[in-house]
Amino acid sequence: MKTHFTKMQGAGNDFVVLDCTRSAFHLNADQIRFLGDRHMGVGADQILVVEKASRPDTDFRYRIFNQDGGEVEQCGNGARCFAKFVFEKGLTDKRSIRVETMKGVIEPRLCDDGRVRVNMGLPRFEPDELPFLCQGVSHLSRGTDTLWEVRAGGQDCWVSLVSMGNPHAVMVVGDVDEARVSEIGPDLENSPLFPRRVNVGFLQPLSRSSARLRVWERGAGETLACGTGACAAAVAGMRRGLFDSAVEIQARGGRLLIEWQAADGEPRPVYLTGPAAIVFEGEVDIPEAGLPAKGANHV
Ligand SMILES: N[C@H](CCC[C@H](N)C(=O)O)C(=O)O
Repeated sequence: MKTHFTKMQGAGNDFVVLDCTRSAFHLNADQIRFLGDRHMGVGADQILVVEKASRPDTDFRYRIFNQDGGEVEQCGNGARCFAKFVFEKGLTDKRSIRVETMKGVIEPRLCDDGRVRVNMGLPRFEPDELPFLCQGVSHLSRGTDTLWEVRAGGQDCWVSLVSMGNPHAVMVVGDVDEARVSEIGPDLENSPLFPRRVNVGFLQPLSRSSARLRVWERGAGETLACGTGACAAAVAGMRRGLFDSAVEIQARGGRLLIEWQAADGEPRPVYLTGPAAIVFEGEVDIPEAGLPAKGANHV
């Protein structure tokens, strides 16, 4: 079935965007995997679906699917691309919108410098918010943060847990270029301690206002940037006393600014600012059967 799509990227995290404001979204997981596949389909880390609002206090609804076909709660780089898409396509004339996601409402705003600033909502830290099965797991306090000892990639890792609606485990490393992302990442992503799996961040603080970050994303593998991962890593670092209230996160695909004022202990939303760009438009013929199961292509 022929489907129009828009290819976008935010700091190198790339998306296929589908405008479903005038026609119902009806793709199954195998068809989503086809769209995300970089050889058989279009290729993207996630598929973003733009829908009309289903609540009177919002402007749009936003659904997010990982490259593996699974629907997820939140996507920070995607939120910026969403806001740029609906404005550039004339679906709204508002530069600041309210968008319903699976887990709450986010508020992206188009900045005069072309970047997008998103109120990503409140971070949450309780293990059951991820969820994380913490029974019997060694842990210690570091500042206002709690570090949990988990085994992954054949080594003990001390991770901070942050939910941005989607689950993140963040570890501090000495040099992100030396981090064993492709060993530790999938091990932790698929650990039985995380029943809904988890995104894994590798954070290298550079100063009290800057850091490098690599993220192994649940359902997509390592991406060039992860918006919610940058929020989670910056907030974890602030709780550990490593950062002030604004941090520039240097991802491999670009730079993201994270702001969070939590000094007085009051719950505060996290703000994510960064780029968003339309790369090209296209039309793709999506097979009814979608992408064959892995390994099914061998002749
Ligand atoms: N892989 C994430 C979803 C996309 C998040 C990321 N692309 C972002 O910009 O926040 C998850 O499974 O929770």
